[in-house]
Parts: sequence; C-alpha cells; structure tokens
Amino acid sequence: MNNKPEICIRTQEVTRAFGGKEVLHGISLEVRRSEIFGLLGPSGSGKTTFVKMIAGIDEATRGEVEVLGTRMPKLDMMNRIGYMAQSDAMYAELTAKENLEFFGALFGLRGAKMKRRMEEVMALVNLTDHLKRPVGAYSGGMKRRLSLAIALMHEPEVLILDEPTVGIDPVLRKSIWDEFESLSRQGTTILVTTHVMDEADKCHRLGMVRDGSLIAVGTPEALKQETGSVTIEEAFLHYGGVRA
Ligand SMILES: Nc1ncnc2c1ncn2[C@@H]1O[C@H](COP(=O)(O)OP(=O)(O)OP(=O)(O)O)[C@@H](O)[C@H]1O
Repeated sequence: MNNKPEICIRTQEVTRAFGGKEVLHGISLEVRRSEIFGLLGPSGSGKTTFVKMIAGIDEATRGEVEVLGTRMPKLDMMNRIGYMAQSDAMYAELTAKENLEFFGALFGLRGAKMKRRMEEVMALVNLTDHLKRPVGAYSGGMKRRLSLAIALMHEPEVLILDEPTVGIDPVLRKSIWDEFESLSRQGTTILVTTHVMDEADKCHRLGMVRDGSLIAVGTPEALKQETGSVTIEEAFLHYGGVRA
C-alpha cells in the first residue's frame, strides 16, 4: 500500500517579478490533500502574490505551479478551486442573494442546489438575516464574511483564502475555523494566509514567509520545538522573521 500523502498543491522554484523587481524568490512547496496549510508572514512579504499564482489569477515569472496535478494557470480549474481575495470582489449595488446567485451560476449551480448552498453558506457566516440587503450597505466584516460564503458556494476541493478573518469578531472567527476543520476532515484542502499568530497555531502545517522567501515549513508544534519557543511568534522571529 502507498502511504505517501497525496500532494494537492505543488510549487517548484516559483519566482515573480514586477517590472524587473523580483518579489518572490524561488518558492518550492507541497501542500497535502485535506490539509489546512497556513502561510504566515508580515504585510508585504509576498503571501498574496504567491497565492494568486496558485489560484491561477496570476502567472509565475519562472517556476511551476500545479494544483490537483494540473499546471496553473488553467481556466477549467476555477470549478475546483475556491478563492477568496484580500479585497472583497462583489457587486455593491446587488443584494447578497443576487451576488451569491451570480457567482453560483458562474460555477454551474442552479435550482435546488443553488438554494441549498446559499442557505448553508449564509448560515455558516451568520448572514442569513441579511440576504436581501444590498452589499453596499454591509460593514467591512460582513463583506469579508460574504466573500467567504461566495468562495464556499460550489464546494471546491481546494480553498485558497487570503486573510479570510480580517475584521471578523472572535466568536465568529472561531466558528469559521471550526468549519475549516470540518471541511478539511471531509477532504477539502485549505491554503490560508494570515499574520495572526493564534490562527497560525490552528493550521496543520505552516510556511513562514519573509521578504518573498519561505524561511521555514512544519507543524506549529515542530516549529516551536525546533526553536525552543513557546509561541509561534517567537519561533517566527527565531527563523529570521520580522514582526507583523
Ligand atoms: N502588481 C504589482 N506591481 C508591483 N509590485 C507588486 C505588485 N503586487 C505586489 N507587489 C509587491 O510585492 C510585494 C509583496 O506583496 P504582497 O501583497 O504579495 O504581500 P503580502 O504578504 O500579501 O502583504 P499583505 O498582507 O499586506 O497583502 C510587495 O513589495 C508589493 O509591493
């Protein structure tokens, strides 16, 4: 029997430059199926640039990105990946329901399934009572929650979430992380960026990012143990990270 974990996301020597300036320097990483993998690093370290290439929204200058065995970017993969960007991409003049219907339809949902998923994802992010409100009237945290709901609509095999819980209160944040755990148990692979240390601790494995390079990869426990640290923040600083 083959006990090797199935690799869901693989990057090889991924480099990204903008106008000749390199901001990501040859990142090689493997994320296993069903894992919650966190990318931890301060603002500007390159997390967003990196996950955009995995989501197929941007293309590496050099190196290779593969998701579920397919070389990225590839349009067809949109159905299998849920991507939640850092800035909320929704139609402000439409209601939450209309936004969900629009994005749901893009992913091929309709009829009873569309309705069921809409109810499930809105309950999860605690927005059921606000389904018929225009998104323009939502608070920042509510928009974040709706963005997450949209990313989850089509039950993607891979979820790529860029700072999903910014502006979300601790109680709801906990229930969202419980849901990530439950999705992961059902086989969903989750790649999440964060600069919040307590969230980093909840990931199954972590990649620490600094100045466009991956400086350490491992379980939160292993990273703490290897550096004799009590907290993830201490471990991060030990590996040469800088405070967020
Ligand atoms: N389109 C672009 N053109 C030029 N430079 C860019 C572009 N996108 C990102 N960068 C640069 O790449 C670097 C990494 O940015 P990135 O947004 O990936 O960091 P981050 O870790 O996600 O930070 P944050 O959490 O603040 O978004 C920064 O120096 C940024 O200025």
